[in-house]
Amino acid sequence: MIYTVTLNPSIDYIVEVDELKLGELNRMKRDLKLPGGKGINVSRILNQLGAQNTAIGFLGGFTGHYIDDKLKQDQIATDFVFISDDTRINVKLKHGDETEINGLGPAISTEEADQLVNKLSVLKQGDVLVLSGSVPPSLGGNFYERLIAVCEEKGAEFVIDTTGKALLEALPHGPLLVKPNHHELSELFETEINSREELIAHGRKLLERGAKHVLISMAGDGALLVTKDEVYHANVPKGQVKNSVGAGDSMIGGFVGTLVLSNDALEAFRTGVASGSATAFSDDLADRAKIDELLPQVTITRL
Ligand SMILES: Nc1ncnc2c1ncn2[C@@H]1O[C@H](COP(=O)(O)OP(=O)(O)OP(=O)(O)O)[C@@H](O)[C@H]1O
Ligand SMILES: O=P(O)(O)OC[C@@]1(O)O[C@H](CO)[C@@H](O)[C@@H]1O
Repeated sequence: MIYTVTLNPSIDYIVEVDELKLGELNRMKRDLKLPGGKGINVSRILNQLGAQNTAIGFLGGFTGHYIDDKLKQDQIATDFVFISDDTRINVKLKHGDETEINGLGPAISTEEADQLVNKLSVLKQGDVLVLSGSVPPSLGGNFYERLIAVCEEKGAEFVIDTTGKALLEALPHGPLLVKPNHHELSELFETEINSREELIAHGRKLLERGAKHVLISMAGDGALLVTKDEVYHANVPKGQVKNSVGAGDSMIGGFVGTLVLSNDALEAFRTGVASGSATAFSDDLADRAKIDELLPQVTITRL
């Protein structure tokens, strides 16, 4: 079973204007509300791929109920801790470019935090826990470490999609997958990365520190999969980009879901890329039909 953890879910409020005039009244051309947060996005893609999963994390208030209802409508299994503060609303402003304004996240009490940790007591060998996205400040900086400790105790695998110190600290615990984009990789090692060779060298460093698979995404410029034996490159399909929000989460969902279903890392890589691009070419996250349409356009090359 796959569990996704979203400590800081959001309603993604997508607002489109023709032109953004700061300091003036702008009228929306279109708007859309989506259940969001990185782990929830991973669950939505897993669901499209038929990979059984449960979305867990914290939800609260009217915004939290909205998300829970939407996920249930899509037959996604959920087991959230309901908190007394409201889940955040993140604004995604499309004005030719994409500008995002993400909320900090709700207040979460010690009791509420403990309830989430207790939910992980169901984990067992063979399960995969996907830890994705920001940690609400009220939870403190090392909350992911607590969840990783439960995974280790139960013999479950974990995937972590975060940045900076939290990612570096997770590596010695052997994540099944990490997926920095090329900018995040430079920031992580506080260095400029200017070539594919340098990307691979830094990807290898993540492996040396403990990661089992390293995916390096480069938006429209392809992706790399670095494993202990080999390095692979994937092209990305061509298409009209409508939305990049959730492309990275879709890639993780495609990879993890396929790896769990088939145990084939290359097929997982191919599906991850197709899922990321299918989201980039959709208004909402990708659906199965779009992923299937793009799969034949992804070619994997061993480097
Ligand atoms: N312009 C694009 N054209 C085709 N595919 C894309 C494009 N942008 C993103 N993708 C797809 O989505 C995957 C992840 O994209 P990206 O490298 O932007 O990840 P990210 O930075 O984690 O994404 P996010 O915007 O969700 O934070 C890519 O590997 C690719 O498959
Ligand atoms: O604030 P975080 O947790 O870092 O990111 C949250 C978020 O931007 O990530 C998803 C896209 O990846 C969106 O659904 C959501 O709004």
